[in-house]
Amino acid sequence: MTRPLILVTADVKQIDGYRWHAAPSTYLRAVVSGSNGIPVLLPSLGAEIVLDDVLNEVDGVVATGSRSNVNPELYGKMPTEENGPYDPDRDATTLPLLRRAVERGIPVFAICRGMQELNVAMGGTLLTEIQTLEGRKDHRAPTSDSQDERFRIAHPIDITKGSHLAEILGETTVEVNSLHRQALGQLGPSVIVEATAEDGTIEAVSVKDAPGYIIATQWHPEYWVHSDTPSKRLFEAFGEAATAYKKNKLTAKR
Ligand SMILES: N[C@@H](CCC(=O)NCCCC(=O)O)C(=O)O
Repeated sequence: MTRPLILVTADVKQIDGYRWHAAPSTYLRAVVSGSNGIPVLLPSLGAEIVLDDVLNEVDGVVATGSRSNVNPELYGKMPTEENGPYDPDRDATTLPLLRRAVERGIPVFAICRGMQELNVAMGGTLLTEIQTLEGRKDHRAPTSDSQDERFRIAHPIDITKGSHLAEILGETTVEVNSLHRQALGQLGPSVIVEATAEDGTIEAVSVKDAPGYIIATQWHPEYWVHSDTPSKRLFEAFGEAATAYKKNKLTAKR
């Protein structure tokens, strides 16, 4: 059996006078070496893409992080200049994608903005500029030109007892990096908490009674996949789920 095909979501960026659909290499390489998968980028072309046609061909979805924020109109709030930048083409692609992947039982690994998209796709809301909220810590990246410094391990998280994450990592607490100014607010009706930070910020979620593997993290395991055991284990577990999904699909076709 060939390796599982993993759909990776893309930002839309203006570079050199062109509109690019792009994802950081760290996610693509983590899929290859951490999940033993073949990454394929999904351009953020919204309704121009027939999602089911694409999802028929893949065995997993990675929803990447991004500095842009999900447009608040998508969860009943007003967009503002300060809340941006937004990426409307990405929103128009990833929210329906995640909803449909969850429904179809396709394994999903959603990271940072990806986790925020998952919650909004499932009917939840987001909090913004959480460092200004009473009792919350600053979860933003340190200001630095060094990516290693920006992605440095920043704080511990508590993993919910009996959760999928507890089963995957075999730990009750791990240390994670932190590069976000938004966080999950009200959870979508089927979204459940898998881990929290000391200040109550939701750090990982899954979807209750989902037919497939779903893990979403507010932190970035892709960055330290080669050197940090929990990061490595998360990509391995996702790869195992995608491989099992592919195997079942092939068996059902026979
Ligand atoms: N914009 C959201 C999403 C956070 C996220 O995905 N961060 C990745 C940023 C990577 C970088 O800064 O290089 C938020 O801020 O909460």
